[in-house]
Amino acid sequence: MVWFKLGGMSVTKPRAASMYVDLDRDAWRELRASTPLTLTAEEVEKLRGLGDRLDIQEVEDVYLPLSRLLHLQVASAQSLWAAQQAFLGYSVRKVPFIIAIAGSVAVGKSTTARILQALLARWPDHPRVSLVTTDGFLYPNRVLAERGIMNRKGFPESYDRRALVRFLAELKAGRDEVTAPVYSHLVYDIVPEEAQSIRQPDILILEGLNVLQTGPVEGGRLPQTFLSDFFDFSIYVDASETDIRHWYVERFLRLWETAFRDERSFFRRFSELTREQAIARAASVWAEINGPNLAENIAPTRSRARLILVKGNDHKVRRVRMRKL
Ligand SMILES: Nc1ncnc2c1ncn2[C@@H]1O[C@H](COP(=O)(O)OP(=O)(O)O)[C@@H](O)[C@H]1O
Ligand SMILES: CC(C)(COP(=O)(O)O)[C@@H](O)C(=O)NCCC(=O)O
Repeated sequence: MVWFKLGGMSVTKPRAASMYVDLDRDAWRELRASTPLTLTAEEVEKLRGLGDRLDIQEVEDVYLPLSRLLHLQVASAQSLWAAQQAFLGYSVRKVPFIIAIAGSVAVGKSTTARILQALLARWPDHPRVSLVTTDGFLYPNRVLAERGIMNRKGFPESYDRRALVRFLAELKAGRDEVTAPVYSHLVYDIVPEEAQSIRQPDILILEGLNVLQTGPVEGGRLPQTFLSDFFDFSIYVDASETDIRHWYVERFLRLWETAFRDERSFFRRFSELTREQAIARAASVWAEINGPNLAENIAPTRSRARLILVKGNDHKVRRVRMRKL
């Protein structure tokens, strides 16, 4: 596009500098560099346990280079932290490196988080990798119902953001043990008698749709502390909405065939549906809740991530965008 003319010469408008290096799959795979990154048979077996449809080639091509990049980040953060402690004259205590994983419902955040947990634990200098999902910080159904927001699960107002900030602050402060509440997808509610105990991990992966959100404006002000103040690295798992909706419906159908039949399931009544009715039901939950939440509250946080994994319709990562600024 011609921006202006100068002495008969047309000057085109420069594109705004992108904050990301954009790599296609092949270029990303090349970044495995000289380190031979191969998985042992035992590790392949362990990873297969994460999902029968998980492609080991995908792990080798995409997630191993990512684990190498994260390892570099953790190692540098650990030595920087030790240098700062020495500067202050403090003895070195461990502080967990926090990786946040964001993205839509059903885009594959949990699967990505579990793959990275397994791969990062292979490195000898950070073997303890804990995984927490922000689901545990949803308000219980009783509170959501009292506030009239049962159909807003996953929206910013459905999370106890302060409890989540407190959890991260305690973890970074080096507490021996920090606990997180537990959410059950089966019961579709917080399980009051359960808690997840986290004991001084080297790395904590925090996975959830809200991790890069700033929190609601209260009294005309943004909160003073954002979750991202505690993050050392962040990843956004991205895909087209059409594909994500399809994965959501597929997952719903798998649950309709299995877990919905469990008598503890919140969705037990859905097990009576025919297959067509189950598909229609999943499509309407998407259209009314998860789709709007993606558009209004999740996708706008994508540009805050340090790295974006862009998936194709088969869950395979097509591009990787990495922040350079
Ligand atoms: N890398 C992958 N390869 C194959 N299937 C995947 C992959 N990641 C996710 N899936 C499938 O997509 C669906 C949604 O993934 P999940 O990790 O549960 O998403 P989220 O935690 O974002 O809601 C699941 O059915 C899961 O098995
Ligand atoms: C609990 C959730 C908000 C979290 O989603 P996740 O990060 O596990 O994909 C979501 O699974 C959910 O329940 N959404 C409300 C609409 C629905 O039933 O899908």
